[in-house]
Amino acid sequence: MTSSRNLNRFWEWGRKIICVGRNYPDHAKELKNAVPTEPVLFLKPSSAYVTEGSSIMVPFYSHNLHHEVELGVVIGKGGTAIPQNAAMDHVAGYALCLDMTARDVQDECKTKGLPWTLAKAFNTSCPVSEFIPKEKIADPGNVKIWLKVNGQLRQEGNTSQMIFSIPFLISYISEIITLEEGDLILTGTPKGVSSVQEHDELLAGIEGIVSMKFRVDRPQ
Ligand SMILES: O=C(O)/C=C/C(=O)CC(=O)C(=O)O
Ligand SMILES: [Mg+2]
Repeated sequence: MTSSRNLNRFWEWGRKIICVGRNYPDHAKELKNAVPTEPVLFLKPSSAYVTEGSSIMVPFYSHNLHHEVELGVVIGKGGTAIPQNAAMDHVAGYALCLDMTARDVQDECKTKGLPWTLAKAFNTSCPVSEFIPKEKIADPGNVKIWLKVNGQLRQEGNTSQMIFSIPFLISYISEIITLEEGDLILTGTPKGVSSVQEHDELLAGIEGIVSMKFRVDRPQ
């Protein structure tokens, strides 16, 4: 059966955003976390999406909002317990994503043993680029992602540094959470995360493929 909805606007589907944390050893180390032996997972709601032309809003309860640039994988065919060797058949394409994180709130949640929802799942916490069809990225396990704040390079990494590969993540996640068409998987961030302020301009890209620009604002 063909879908009536357009995957080019996957953010309008209201599907799950599944995030992988600590998937780059250099980022795990910069936040003084152990390098994981199993994927660390958390979720964002679809209300977290924001696309170019709209601003990233600093949550009113945070004073330390961080950028995390990440490669996003857009699911084209759903499934449960997808074997690794079939995982890439379930990918429709990609998007460059930011996992905006209220780091002060996350630190507090970690200290208190509470979930990261307030730190990771607030409105506008998931800026995304245009949809990138699968054929445009020959090897998603070897692309350079980068992010600048006000013209200054803050993050630069290669997806080859990921601890858990995209096929492994699709297989691992789908055993626990059934994947559906239109879902997005954020695959983790490389080192260099840092604070952003109201009026900052964030420019991020996948080398040779896409770039996107967002402004940071604070609710009045
Ligand atoms: O454990 C921490 O202090 C922070 C972890 C994250 O925010 C994980 C990510 O979202 C990531 O690595 O991309
Ligand atoms: Mg992240």
